[in-house]
Amino acid sequence: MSDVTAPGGTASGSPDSAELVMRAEKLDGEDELAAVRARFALDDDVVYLDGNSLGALPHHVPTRIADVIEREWGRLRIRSWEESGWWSAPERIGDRVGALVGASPGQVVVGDSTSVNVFKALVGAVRMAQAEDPRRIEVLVDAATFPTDGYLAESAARMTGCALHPVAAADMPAEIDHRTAAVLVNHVDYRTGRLNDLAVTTRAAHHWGAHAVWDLCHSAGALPVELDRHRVDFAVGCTYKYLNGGPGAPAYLYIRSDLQERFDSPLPGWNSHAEPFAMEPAYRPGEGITKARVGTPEILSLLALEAALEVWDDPAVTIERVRAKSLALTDFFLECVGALVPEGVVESATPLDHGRRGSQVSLRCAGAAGVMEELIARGVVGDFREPDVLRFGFTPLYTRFSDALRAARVLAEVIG
Ligand SMILES: Cc1ncc(COP(=O)(O)O)c(C=O)c1O
Ligand SMILES: Nc1ccccc1C(=O)C[C@H](N)C(=O)O
Repeated sequence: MSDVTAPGGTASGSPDSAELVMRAEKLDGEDELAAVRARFALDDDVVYLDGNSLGALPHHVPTRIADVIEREWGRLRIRSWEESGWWSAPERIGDRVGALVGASPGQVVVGDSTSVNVFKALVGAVRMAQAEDPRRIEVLVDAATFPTDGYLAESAARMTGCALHPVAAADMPAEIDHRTAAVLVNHVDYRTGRLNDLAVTTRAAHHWGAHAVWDLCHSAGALPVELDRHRVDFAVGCTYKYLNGGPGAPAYLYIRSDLQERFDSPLPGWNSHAEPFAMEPAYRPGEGITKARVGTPEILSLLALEAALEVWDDPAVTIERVRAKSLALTDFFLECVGALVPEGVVESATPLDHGRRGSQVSLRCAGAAGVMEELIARGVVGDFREPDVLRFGFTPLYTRFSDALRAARVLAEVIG
């Protein structure tokens, strides 16, 4: 049976619009995260459902960045590498991100793009698997992957003498065998919003001595990830979506602590050297997760991210609450679409099953690109993804149930 649904149609018994308004008000009234929205720069007349592409700006970030620029850079200049904690920012902020993805300290480093970290992780994973058994000559990649991961997997496989096999994420556990060196899977599919089974796939990889590399771009900050609990080998992700780090915010790389000793970085830049300032001609890797650094960290965007993460310091903001609200929001949006949009016009590509759903709803429809243009013109900002997908991202920190209802209503106006 399919785990996706085809919303649409005012079937008898479905709630009318007035009832949906009351429900939205009630849900917003009971929302334990409602107050967090005020911390973000948002417009009241726009429904922003694109936080799964670029998260909103927390109000306090510009003040912090002004201080970094004017005082730390402008007045302290070179001293800031030590005195302002610039040099150690990748590991310090890595621990902060790690706490949000279930990683205990010392396993996450922030820096570079997700793409670069996919490369480091995948080549590192294959090298490690082949050092144990050179017959491991295959890399499996999520067949529906975000393209950058696929491109990099092809290059990483070629560089390590592996064959690359695209496999549907759901079939991955059954496809891994003794020839598999590494698997690269998206935790949440960027196009459909499907949540892939991290525990089962990772366990299957380990059964065969392969390493699992997870791309957390669409799950970090949206749902509990539990990297340590599931003994994930490597994980990467960006910080500009649900972590609200800003455009081009640096990405991160997780390497499980007991693998770090054996990690042989394909990009051993001077920042990962045991003694960077010894300026030695020969490379000697640094200790622990520092080995995963490459070159000079992106200090301005790193520190913008660090400031943005303060939103999570509020004891009311827990990943469990975020997840509960995310599911409630996407459930409510699907219900509103079902009640307001005529039957058969849109079809949900997002699983109904909570266990398989990320924090977005993807609706397929004819002429989706034009529909999204019209939605944006009417103040409902989602995005379009090829070939026919309307994506609506629900960031629980700042999205209201009334936003979900308004988005469905405007969709019905545009498409109905
Ligand atoms: C799953 C996934 N991986 C990777 C990326 C992008 O990586 P990068 O940070 O290198 O642009 C995105 C979105 O841009 C994504 O959705
Ligand atoms: N980094 C970007 C820069 C510009 C425009 C979009 C992005 C995205 O992040 C796209 C996103 N990864 C997606 O899931 O489609």
